[in-house]
Amino acid sequence: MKVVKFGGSSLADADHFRKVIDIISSDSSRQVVVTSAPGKRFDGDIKVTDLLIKFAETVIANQPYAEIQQQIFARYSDIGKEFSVSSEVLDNINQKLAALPTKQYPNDEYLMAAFKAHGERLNAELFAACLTALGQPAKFVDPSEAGIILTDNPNNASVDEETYTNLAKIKIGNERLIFPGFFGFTKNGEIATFARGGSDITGSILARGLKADLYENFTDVDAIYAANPKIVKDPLPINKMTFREMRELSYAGFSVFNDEAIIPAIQGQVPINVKNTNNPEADGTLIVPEDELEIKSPVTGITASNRFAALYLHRYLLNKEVGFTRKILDILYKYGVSYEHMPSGIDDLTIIFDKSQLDGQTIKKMCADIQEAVSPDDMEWIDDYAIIMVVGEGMRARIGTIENIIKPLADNQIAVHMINQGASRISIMIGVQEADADTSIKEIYNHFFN
Ligand SMILES: Nc1ncnc2c1ncn2[C@@H]1O[C@H](COP(=O)(O)OP(=O)(O)O)[C@@H](O)[C@H]1O
Ligand SMILES: N[C@@H](CC(=O)OP(=O)(O)O)C(=O)O
Repeated sequence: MKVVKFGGSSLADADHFRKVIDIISSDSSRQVVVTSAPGKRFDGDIKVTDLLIKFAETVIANQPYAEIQQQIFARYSDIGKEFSVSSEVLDNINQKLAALPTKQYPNDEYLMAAFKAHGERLNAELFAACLTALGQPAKFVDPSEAGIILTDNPNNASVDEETYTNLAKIKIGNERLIFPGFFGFTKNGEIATFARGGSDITGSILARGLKADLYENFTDVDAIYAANPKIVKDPLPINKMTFREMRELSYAGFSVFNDEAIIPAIQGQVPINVKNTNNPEADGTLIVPEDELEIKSPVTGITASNRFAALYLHRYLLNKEVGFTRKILDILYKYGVSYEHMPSGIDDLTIIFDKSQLDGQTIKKMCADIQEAVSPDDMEWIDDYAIIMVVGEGMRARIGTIENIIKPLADNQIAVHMINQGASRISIMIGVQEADADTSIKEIYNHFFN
C-alpha cells in the first residue's frame, strides 16, 4: 500500500485535479491520499492557505470579511463545477466557511489554526466528492475520526504518539481514503496545525501509522535537485538520497519537502519518493535508509536559509569559566526562546536562532539580560545572517571537503562568519551575510558539480 500526498501546486485547479485522479487511478496500491489546500495557479496567485490567514486576520480585526470569504469559496466552486459535483457538496463548503467566524475558540491563535486547517479540510472533501462523481469509491477521513492527535501548540504543533495506536486500527478496504493534510486535533478537541508546509508531515505520519510500503510525495518538479532551481540554472537531479541528508537539506532551505516530515518516515522506515504531478513518468527522487545508498560523490546537495539570526559573544578565558553557557541558557529559557546551534571558540561563542520566534522587544530584553549576566567584552546581534548547508553522506570518507567548500567563497571575496561540522559528519554549515547566500550556493555548486 502507498500513501500519496499531493501538494498545493498539484491541486491548484480542475486541470491539476484531473492529473491527480489519473495518477491515483493508474496504480491500485495508491489507496491513501493526502491533500493540501489549493496552491498557486500562476505566478503572483495567492495560495488558499494565505487567503484563509487573511480571512482570520480580518475576523480578528472585526472588519467586514464577506469578500475574502467569497474569494476562498470561488477557488473550490471553480473546481467542483468542472467535475459536476452535486450542489450539496458546494453548499456544504460554503456553509463551513461561513461558520468559521461564528464559532468559539479558546483564543485567536486557535482561531487562526482552525481557519487555516479548512484549506486542506475542504479540499479533501471536494476531492473525495470529485472521485465519487467519477464513479471511483472514495471516503473523506476527518483527522478527529482517524485519531490524529496533536500537541497544544495551535499553529506549530507536533504529533502525539497515541496517534500511531489510533491509526493502526484503521482498515483499508476497496474505497480510497482521502485525508486532509496539515492539521489534527488537540486532546481538548481543538484544531491545531503543523508549521507551514506541514501537509508533508501528515503524509509521513500516515505512512508510518498505516505501515505503507512507500510514501509518494507529488509536487511540481521532476526531482529534488542538488540546489534550488530558482538559484542555480538546470541543477542536477538527485536520484537517491538518505533520510538524514533530506532532513538536513530541508531544515536549511530545500522547501520541496518539510524538514519535520522526514521523522515519522524514519521511525517507520518507509521510503519516500518525491515525484512530479505534471510528469509522473519521471523517476523523481527516492529517499531511503543509509544502508541503501551507494555513495557516488562527496556532496549531495547545497542549500541556504536566511531564517536565522545570530548573537556573537566574545570574552577572554570564556573556556575556563564554569557556568557561562548555563547563565545564557537560563535567560533563553526565561524568554521561551530555543536556539538552533552554538558553535564556540576559546574566547567566543555564537548562538544561532530561528528568527521566526523572535520579535524586536524580546531580542532587546534578552540581550540586555545577557549583557548583565555575563558581561562580555564584545557582543553583537547579527540579523542578516544566512546559513549555507552543504550535505552529503560521501563527505565522511573524504579528506579536504572543507577546503573545496571554502575556496570558491574565498575566490569570490565572500566572508565566512562561522563554520560548523555536524557530529554526523554528513553536513557542513557556513554562516555568511544574507546578501552573499545565493552567490555562495552557485559558486559551491559549480565547484562540485561542473
Ligand atoms: N533543491 C530543490 N529541488 C527541487 N525543488 C526545490 C528545491 N529547493 C526548493 N525547491 C522548490 O520547491 C518547490 C516545491 O515545493 P512546494 O512549493 O512546497 O510544493 P507543493 O505545493 O507541491 O507542496 C519547487 O517548485 C521548487 O521551487
Ligand atoms: N497548505 C499549507 C500546508 C502545506 O503543506 O501546503 P503545500 O503542500 O502546498 O506546501 C501551507 O501552505 O503551508
